Amino acid sequence: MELARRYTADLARRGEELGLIGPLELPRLWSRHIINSGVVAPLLRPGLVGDIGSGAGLPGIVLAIARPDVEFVLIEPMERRVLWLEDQKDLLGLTNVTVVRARAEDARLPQRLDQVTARAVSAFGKLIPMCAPLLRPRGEMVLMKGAGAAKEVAGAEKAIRKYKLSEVEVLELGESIGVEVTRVIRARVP
Ligand SMILES: C[S@@+](CC[C@H](N)C(=O)[O-])C[C@H]1O[C@@H](n2cnc3c(N)ncnc32)[C@H](O)[C@@H]1O
Repeated sequence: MELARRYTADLARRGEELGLIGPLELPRLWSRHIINSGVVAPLLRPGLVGDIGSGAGLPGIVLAIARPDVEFVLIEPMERRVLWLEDQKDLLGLTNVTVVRARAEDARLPQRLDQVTARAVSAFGKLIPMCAPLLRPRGEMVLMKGAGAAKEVAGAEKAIRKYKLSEVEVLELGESIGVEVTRVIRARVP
């Protein structure tokens, strides 16, 4: 909690100036962005998780704080955001984080990922070809989505078939602890 508070305070202090977060988001950083990312933590398993398009560090930094037993690779193409992520890694002393500057499609990772997360990066149909090649056999996508998650699944039918995804489901998280619902599309590669 202490690390999450420090990260949130720094994001509130410098996030707008660095173009990481819009001014309207500042009052609801904790309730909308940090909690929204944190509720995904129980879906992760010990192993290597890649967060595509980490941006300000959502959900990557929050998950790395919540799950010190999991290794994270934060994949982000924009230099300014990469510098911010490196800075947060050092300031928070996160030894389970590596930052890679790349687009997901071009990322050359030394190891295949067990799971991949992404938030506000692209529609499910477009995320599938970005995520699938980075995953190990039977690896899993855990993609944070808005209210249109089920529609995105329906719209991604062709890519789901092409990449032979299984166990595709929409999960609603957070209700049991009384916070705003976070939707996740979960899917497994062959
Ligand atoms: C709208 S921001 C969301 C950032 C963060 N995930 C969040 O929820 O606040 C989208 C991020 O995805 C990154 N991005 C866009 N295309 C990408 C790609 N092909 N591979 C990896 N990251 C990408 C952008 O640079 C940007 O930081």
